[in-house]
Amino acid sequence: MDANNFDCIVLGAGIQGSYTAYHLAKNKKKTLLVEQFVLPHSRGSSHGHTRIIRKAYQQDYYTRMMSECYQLWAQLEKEANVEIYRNTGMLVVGKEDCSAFRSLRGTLLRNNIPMEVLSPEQFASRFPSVRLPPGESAVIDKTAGVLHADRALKAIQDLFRGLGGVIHDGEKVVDFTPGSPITMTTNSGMYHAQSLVITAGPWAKSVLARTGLQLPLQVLRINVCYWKERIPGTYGIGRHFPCFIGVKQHGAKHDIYGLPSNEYPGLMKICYHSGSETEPDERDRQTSQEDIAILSSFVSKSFPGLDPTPAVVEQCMYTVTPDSDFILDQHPSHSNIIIGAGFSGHGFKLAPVVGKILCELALGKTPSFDLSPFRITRFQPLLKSAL
Ligand SMILES: Cc1cc2nc3c(=O)[nH]c(=O)nc-3n(C[C@H](O)[C@H](O)[C@H](O)COP(=O)(O)OP(=O)(O)OC[C@H]3O[C@@H](n4cnc5c(N)ncnc54)[C@H](O)[C@@H]3O)c2cc1C
Ligand SMILES: O=C(O)[C@@H]1CCCC=N1
Repeated sequence: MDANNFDCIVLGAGIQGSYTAYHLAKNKKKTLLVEQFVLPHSRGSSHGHTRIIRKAYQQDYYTRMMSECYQLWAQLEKEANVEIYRNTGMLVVGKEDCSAFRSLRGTLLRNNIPMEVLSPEQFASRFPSVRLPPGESAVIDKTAGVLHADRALKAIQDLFRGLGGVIHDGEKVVDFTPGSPITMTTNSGMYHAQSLVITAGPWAKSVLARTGLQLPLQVLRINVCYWKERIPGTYGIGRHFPCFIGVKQHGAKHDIYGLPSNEYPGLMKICYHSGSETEPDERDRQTSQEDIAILSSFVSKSFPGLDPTPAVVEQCMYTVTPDSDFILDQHPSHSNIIIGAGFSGHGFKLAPVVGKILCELALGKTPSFDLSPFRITRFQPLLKSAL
């Protein structure tokens, strides 16, 4: 077999593409994973030390997918011999009359997820360093915690290589021709494969436009803010401080979420679940600070033990769909082109199952989960392309 012929090519080595490539290699498929930047890099959506993992979701289908994700993250820890998940629990805080808050709590209850409902008094005694606004309620998702993201990405790529997978980093895909096989051209080579999985993160929209498919994806630049503890360790992982999601608190349009201080000692990560629209290659030209102003006000009201000016601000990107659900589907006109896109700022924790589903689609197998929430046809009225 020619060195440039593969069973499958995966375009994009973020967490979704890397996990897909791993599953394909486990299925003994000759797989090429192509990445435009030299690895590791910080220009997409999968870099950084930490991500939240949780079962608390508004929709049962994500909560159900998470059960298998926890098993697959544990399998990765075992196969790679690295710690990736740390259980911290996660506070979910919101107003009783907020439907999103009630849905999160309802999903936990319905699915028998280990959880706790806290009265305002219990909240005040358990978390004296956090102010619960009047009229707000809190529950704890006890399964939640922190994923060591950079470590996870490296581990899955190393395992893929160990299974015989090939990674070409620093190599940008510039063109591909659908067919059987698919022909793919990069800035330094030409390859053929029976199937192609596109997991291009913020570049998905422009990559797919080459095939005539216009997906309603919006790229947002996210300011990843770290806030200094007035007394180091107050909100520390070592003191078992949990992750949290504040559901549209203090009138904010979007959720605010946080992780205990850990990766940068004395600094707690608190971010706004939205940002400013950007082109992926123009990320650093986007300098809007609107989200930071919202966060500063939130921090001063709810976290009195933090300095309300961020000490460190890093950047990352979300690729969002109109309904915040992922796109996991075959290309409407080319069944051997598989699309994983639009992870809408919550896809990391689900990557083990996303990778499994994309692998199943690439191999023509029946997917292990119901994909109706993730189908491209749900955007039919919005799609401009001639499908
Ligand atoms: C600030 C922030 C906080 C988040 N918090 C959480 C959280 O707490 N929990 C959670 O579950 N999720 C979270 N997420 C979401 C999660 O990180 C993303 O959903 C996930 O990383 C998306 O991965 P991806 O592989 O789709 O994209 P990416 O990581 O961007 O990977 C796509 C890759 O494709 C490559 N590529 C694109 N075009 C080409 C080309 N032409 N040729 C070759 N390569 C190409 C890119 O360079 C890139 O490496 C967060 C995201 C951000 C930004
Ligand atoms: O996915 C997650 O858990 C985080 C926190 C909530 C908002 C988005 N990302």
